[in-house]
Amino acid sequence: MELVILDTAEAIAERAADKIEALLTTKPDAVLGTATGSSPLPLYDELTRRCAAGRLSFAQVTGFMLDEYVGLPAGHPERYATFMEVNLRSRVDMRPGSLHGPDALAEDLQAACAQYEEDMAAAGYCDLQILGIGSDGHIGFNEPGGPLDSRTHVDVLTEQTRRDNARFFGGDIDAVPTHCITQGLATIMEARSLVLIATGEGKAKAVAQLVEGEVSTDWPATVMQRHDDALVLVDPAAASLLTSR
Ligand SMILES: N[C@@H]1[C@@H](O)[C@H](O)[C@@H](COP(=O)(O)O)O[C@@H]1O
Repeated sequence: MELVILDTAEAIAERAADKIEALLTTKPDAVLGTATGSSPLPLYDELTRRCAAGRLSFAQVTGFMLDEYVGLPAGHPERYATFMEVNLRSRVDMRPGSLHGPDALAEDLQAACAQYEEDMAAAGYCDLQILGIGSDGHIGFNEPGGPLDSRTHVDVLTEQTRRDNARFFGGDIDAVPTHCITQGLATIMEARSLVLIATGEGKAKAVAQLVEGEVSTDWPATVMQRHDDALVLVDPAAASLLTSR
């Protein structure tokens, strides 16, 4: 795992965008794993700029989202499908319908999970997976305690995650869904490259565990230590609890 500490969110976005640009230059029809949350937003801005400038194209890219809330109706502004459409798909030259997510509106959620895993497998999984990290160490929505070899599944959001995400729901924790569908940790680990972005003090503990802790279900992101092409991009605040800087 490679850790890079950069001064600003913009510098982090540029570094992550460089990696994606290099991938799309060699493989224009790459499979890209996308993440929601505020951490990757500067990266999506940077990718939009580079696309507008003709430096890269998503015309042949297939995307797979990490996760989706269960219980939000189609078109809800906080659905991750909406988030990805607004913040990336519609801003670049990515074809409508080429960015996939798990069907959290399905009646049979187990079948929807199996279908999503099958679709990702059929696409050869991701060439590059973008990741954020929860303050409790989750990646995707793989909450602490879940098995490290999980595949796409329904997960239950922790109180901490719902509290963290309440800011997107008018500060009302009760408005935050309790369940989600997420790629499993083993699904995420199938990606040929992982790029995780973490900024701000609120991520410092999770980043310290990710980089310096034992691999453990208590801090799901630690599974990334077993990946041979994982890049962790953090700002000084997110790096502030690392002991061996
Ligand atoms: N499911 C998403 C994660 O994929 C994301 O990494 C996390 C952090 O979000 P933020 O970047 O806004 O802190 O939020 C949600 O829980």
